[in-house]
This record gives sequence, C-alpha cells and structure tokens, in this order.
Amino acid sequence: MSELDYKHVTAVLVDWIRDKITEAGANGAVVGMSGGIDSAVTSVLCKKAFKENTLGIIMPCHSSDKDLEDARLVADAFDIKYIVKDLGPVFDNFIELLGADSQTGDDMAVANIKPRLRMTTLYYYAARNNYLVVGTDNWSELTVGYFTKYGDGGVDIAPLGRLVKTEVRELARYLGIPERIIQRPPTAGLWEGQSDEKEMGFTYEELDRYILTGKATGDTRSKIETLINKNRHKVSPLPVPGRESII
Ligand SMILES: Nc1ncnc2c1ncn2[C@@H]1O[C@H](COP(=O)(O)OP(=O)(O)OC[C@H]2O[C@@H]([n+]3cccc(C(=O)O)c3)[C@H](O)[C@@H]2O)[C@@H](O)[C@H]1O
Ligand SMILES: Nc1ncnc2c1ncn2[C@@H]1O[C@H](COP(=O)(O)OP(=O)(O)OP(=O)(O)O)[C@@H](O)[C@H]1O
Repeated sequence: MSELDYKHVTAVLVDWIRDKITEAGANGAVVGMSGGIDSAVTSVLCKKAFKENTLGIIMPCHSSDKDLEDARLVADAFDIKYIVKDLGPVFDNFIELLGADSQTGDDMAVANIKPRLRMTTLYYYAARNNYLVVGTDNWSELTVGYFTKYGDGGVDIAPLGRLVKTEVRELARYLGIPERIIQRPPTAGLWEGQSDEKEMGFTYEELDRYILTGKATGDTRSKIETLINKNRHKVSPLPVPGRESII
C-alpha cells in the first residue's frame, strides 16, 4: 500500500525517541512487552536509542504462556533487559474488592483493568529509573481509538503513532523480528479468543487503506467512522468548562 524506506524510518524513529526522552530530562525507556508485534518493534527501537537504558516489563495477567514465551524471545534476540511481573494475583484481588465477576469475558469494565494495572506498573519503573514510558500504539489504533483510555493509551510518547499497522509489520521485518511474532493474529489479549479484526469488524488492511487513501467500501467506511467518532475523546485534550462561562 505504501512504500517506505525502513532504514530511514528506523533512523528517524530512533533519533526521535532519543530526543524526546532527553528533552524530558529522562535517560531511558520502559516498555511493556506483550509478545506481540507492536511492543516488539517499539522495544527494539528503544534499545537502539538507549542501549543500556531500555527496560522491558513482561506483565502476564491471566495471559497465555505463549505470550510470555514470545516476549522473552524478542528480549533475548535483541538483548533487551527485562523483568517479569505477574499481575494475575493483583487483578484477582482487585476484582474481588470491586465485587466484580472476573469470568465475564468481554465485559469491558473488567477487561480494561488489565491494561490499567500494566500502566501503573510501567509508571512505577519509569519513576524509579528516571525513564519515560514508551507506548506501542500505532496510527491505525490511534485513529479508531482501539486502545484502553489510560491503560495502554496512558503513555509518555508513542513512536509508532504515525505508522499504520501494515507498515509496522514491514518495519518489524526490516528490524529482523522473528517471523512467528509478525504472523501472530493481532489481539489485545483481554479475553480468550479475542481478535482485533473480529472486534472492530474490519481488517487492518481496510483500515490502513482508509487512513492512507481515504478509500473504503460503504459498510467498512461507516464502521470505521463510527469508531472514530465514538472514541475521539481518547485523543482529544481533557474537556474543561470555559473560564468565561464561570466568571
Ligand atoms: N464522549 C466522551 N468524552 C469523554 N470520555 C468519554 C466519552 N465517552 C466515553 N468516555 C470514557 O471512556 C471510557 C471508554 O473508554 P475505554 O475505557 O478505553 O473502553 P472501551 O473503548 O470501551 O474499550 C477499550 C477498547 O480498546 C481495545 N483494546 C484495549 C487494549 C489494547 C488494545 C490493543 O489492541 O492494543 C485494544 C479493547 O478491546 C476495547 O475494544 C468510558 O467508560 C468513559 O469513561
Ligand atoms: N502481557 C503483557 N506484558 C507486558 N505488556 C503488555 C502485555 N500485554 C499488553 N501489554 C502492553 O500493552 C500494549 C497493547 O497490547 P495488546 O497486546 O493489547 O495489543 P497490540 O496493540 O496488538 O500490541 P502488541 O502487538 O505489542 O501485542 C502492548 O504493546 C504492550 O506494551
């Protein structure tokens, strides 16, 4: 769909990450590593920007063993320092405290707690080390708001924010990320069997074409635009009342 020079893209994004983190007075990057492609690409770019000061955090929360294995595979292949923090027990305690039912699958009020616990964990390590939290959201997800507000969307910088998902896949190939990670069907992993494309109702290829060219068939266009409108609040400044209205 788009032909980018991924050597150039890599160089620009690595410099951008280094500049943003340095400008903030911080000296490294913390990234949540899920075993998926977005966090694989993000953590490898961070490692190129901060060889010694990139920390990956792997945070299973009733996740599959395969996720943990794949996250480790990337960390080991690119020599990224990482720690594993199992958030399962914290999640269970929290659910019990709230009196919620943890078995409800796609109950978003419950499912979104997982990314929000991960966000809290990432900010702990960021503050401890004077690092920034580097997010993994790509342009496709940001466009339709396919992320948890203040969960995986709660980050300091988002280097993939102007690459669509299909471009992230190409970048992953250029960076040498293992093919098994590139081929995994995209999932937020919030419940068993979840699939991004099934939940959104269109494919990333369709979404990316819409973003890059404005083209989409009637039904797909309307699904994409419905999500954009529904989730616009996630990428907008915090609504506050006008000062003039209260004085
Ligand atoms: N107009 C408005 N103005 C201001 N705030 C508004 C609002 N409408 C809702 N809200 C607030 O936003 C909340 C809903 O947003 P949110 O809590 O995010 O929840 P929601 O958008 O319902 O769910 C998150 C979505 O992101 C997907 N996800 C999550 C995590 C990772 C990934 C991934 O693939 O990487 C995808 C997940 O599968 C699900 O489809 C409401 O409960 C309300 O508090
Ligand atoms: N088990 C996990 N351990 C650490 N971080 C995680 C975990 N699951 C999700 N994350 C963080 O939340 C981000 C959103 O992940 P999610 O798996 O929901 O979907 P994604 O956008 O397809 O990303 P990825 O392709 O990296 O999996 C991940 O990129 C990662 O930074």
